[in-house]
Parts: sequence; structure tokens; C-alpha cells
Amino acid sequence: MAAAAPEAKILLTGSTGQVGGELLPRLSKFGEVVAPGRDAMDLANVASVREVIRAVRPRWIVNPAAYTAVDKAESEPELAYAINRDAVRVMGEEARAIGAGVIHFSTDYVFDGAGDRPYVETDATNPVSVYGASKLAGERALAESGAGHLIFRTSWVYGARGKNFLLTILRLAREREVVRVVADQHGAPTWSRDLAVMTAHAMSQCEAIGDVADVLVQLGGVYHTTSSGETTWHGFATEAVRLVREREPEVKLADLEAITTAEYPTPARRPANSRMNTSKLASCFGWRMADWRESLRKVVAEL
Ligand SMILES: NC(=O)C1=CN([C@@H]2O[C@H](COP(=O)(O)OP(=O)(O)OC[C@H]3O[C@@H](n4cnc5c(N)ncnc54)[C@H](OP(=O)(O)O)[C@@H]3O)[C@@H](O)[C@H]2O)C=CC1
Ligand SMILES: Cc1cn([C@H]2C[C@H](O)[C@@H](COP(=O)(O)OP(=O)(O)O[C@H]3O[C@@H](C)C(=O)[C@@H](O)[C@H]3O)O2)c(=O)[nH]c1=O
Repeated sequence: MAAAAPEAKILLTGSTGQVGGELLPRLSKFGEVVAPGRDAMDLANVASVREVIRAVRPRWIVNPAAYTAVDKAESEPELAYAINRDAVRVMGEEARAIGAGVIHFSTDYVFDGAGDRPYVETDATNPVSVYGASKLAGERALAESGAGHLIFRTSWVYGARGKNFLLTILRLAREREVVRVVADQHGAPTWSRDLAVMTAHAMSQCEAIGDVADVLVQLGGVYHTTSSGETTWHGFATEAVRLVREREPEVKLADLEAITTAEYPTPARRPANSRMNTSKLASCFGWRMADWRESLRKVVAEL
């Protein structure tokens, strides 16, 4: 009697992060999920990345782990590139060798924000920060590796847990009477859970068609995966505070001041236009991302 085929394995990085934390419970339907922490697989050390992939031999590598400290990256470029580019290159090389698919996440910060319409996947990139440049280098390294891959570019990720703008603003709103927020950077806040649900849908679609590596020859590439609708960081903060106030009227904040980017200097530059067109996701995977306001309401209800 032939031995039973080994169970498919999914190697998930960054399971302590916003997106990884939401992916973890949603991937077990695809096989055994192996989710090593930083101690077992340090993305700053490519040898450990190679070693783990060779030991696990996954069918999918799902990689939401990243160096995400946008301002700090300006003074730590080597570490940002090691995690956001070099580790991703090794994932691609190892995935190619075993016919695994790689799901990777990238960012609106690969663009300079100069345009005045939502970006499509084929638009020219031109990052204006070290973080954005290191993420773009990771996208390119993965594409060059020849592995079947999906790169989900998203923006302004938030959720009920983790380090994110929503939780920062709500903390400030409880502590202060005045909070100043930039109102000239445009984009779409995207719930970490919406990304995880979309990712599982895309994986299901791929698996339903056939062998993952073969399917990704057709479907692989970059997809824009931001919430529907658009706002500014100030608009996002305003809606979040409004929703929280409905059940917490004692919130201290009296003035949520709309300011310009120039009035809020930061080490890293951010794009003024972060808007992304998600039609490709809809046409290739039949998936529409939720409206940012709808998701924000759900997250605030969970807090
Ligand atoms: N956050 C955002 O606003 C946006 C994020 N993205 C992209 O989406 C993806 C998910 O982001 P998000 O979930 O918010 O990220 P988080 O910052 O919430 O999580 C990052 C994860 O990466 C892990 N990690 C960082 N460095 C290493 C390392 N050296 N070795 C192993 N693990 C490491 C962290 O582990 P540990 O807990 O040990 O630190 C953590 O689990 C990333 O690719 C990011 O670039 C795109 C657009 C917007
Ligand atoms: C906390 C705060 C921020 N801001 C501004 C600064 C900045 O322009 C904008 C967002 O601030 P943050 O530093 O919280 O967010 P930032 O780290 O820039 O968020 C980015 O993270 C990476 C990982 C991504 O990939 C991007 O899509 C994006 O989500 O809001 C204010 O104006 N007032 C405030 O009180």
C-alpha cells in the first residue's frame, strides 16, 4: 500500500503582528500551520530563514512579517533591508526549489504619492522613504526569484490589537483636549482581519484550480488590496473618535485639529496620495474589499 501523502504545511511568519495574528486562525484549513517566532526564525538572519523553510517544506509561505517602523527605518536602513528585502529573496529562492507558493504583503509607500488618482498595479513606483524603498526591493526580489507568488499591497493597516494609528489616536483622545492630525494625505485605512479573510479566499481559489505553483504562473503578481472608499488620516481619526464617543461620552478630546504634513514633521516622508485601485483583485479573484467605515465600526465595537 502506498504511504499517505504528507499533509500540506503552511509556513506563517509574523504571527505576533497585526495581519499575521488575523491570518493564524484562518490558515489551518489549508494544512498544518507552522508559525515560528522571531527566536526560531529571525528574518534579519537569512540562514535561519533558509533552514526553517528546508525543514518545514511548506506548500505555502505566507509572509506578513516585516520591518514596519517607518520613521525608525530612516536611521536603520540595513535592518529594514535585511528583513524587507533579503529575507523575502530567500523565501522566493527556497519556495521556487520546492514548488511552494509565496504570499507576501507590501505597501502604498512604494509610491511617491504625486498622482491625483488611485494607483493601479502597473503604475511606476518611486518610494520616498527607506521603509517604502526596502518594501519595493522585497517585491522585486520575490519576483526575480521565479517563485509563484502573490504580493498584496495594502495601506494604513489597523485593528483592535497591535501598534497602529487607530489605537494611538484613541489613546491620545482619552489623554488630551487637542490632537493635531494631518489632513492632506489621502488613502484607505484597511482592517487587518479584512486582509486575512481576503488572503484565505485567494488561497482557496488557487487551490481549487490546481497545483499552487502552476496556478501562480497565471494568477501570480501584485494586487492592490486596500479598503473601498477613501479618507485622510484626519478623516480616519474623526470617524474613530465619533464612534468611540457614542459609548464613551467622557472622551477628553475637544479639538481634533486638521493640519498639513508640513505642520507635522517626521523623519520619513509619506505619500500625499496613497489611494489604490483594487479592480484587479475583483477581476482575478472575484473579491471586493469592504468599505473602510464599515470595517472601522466593527473594530471599534470589538475594542
Ligand atoms: N501596518 C501598516 O499600516 C501596513 C503594513 N503593510 C505591510 O503589511 C504586512 C503586515 O504588517 P503588520 O501586520 O501591520 O506588521 P506588524 O508591525 O504588526 O507586525 C510585524 C511582524 O513582523 C515580525 N518581525 C519583525 N521583525 C522580525 C524579524 N527580524 N524576525 C522575525 N519576525 C519579525 C514581528 O514580530 P515581533 O512581534 O517579534 O516583533 C511581527 O510579528 C507587512 O508586510 C507590512 O509591510 C502594508 C501597508 C500598511
Ligand atoms: C500619531 C499621529 C500621526 N499623525 C500623522 C503622521 C503620519 O503622516 C500619519 C500616520 O502616522 P503613523 O506614523 O501612525 O503611521 P505610519 O507609520 O506612517 O503608517 C504607515 O505604516 C506603514 C507600515 C505602511 O505600510 C503604511 O501604509 C502606513 O500605514 O499621521 C498626525 O498627524 N498626528 C498624530 O497624532
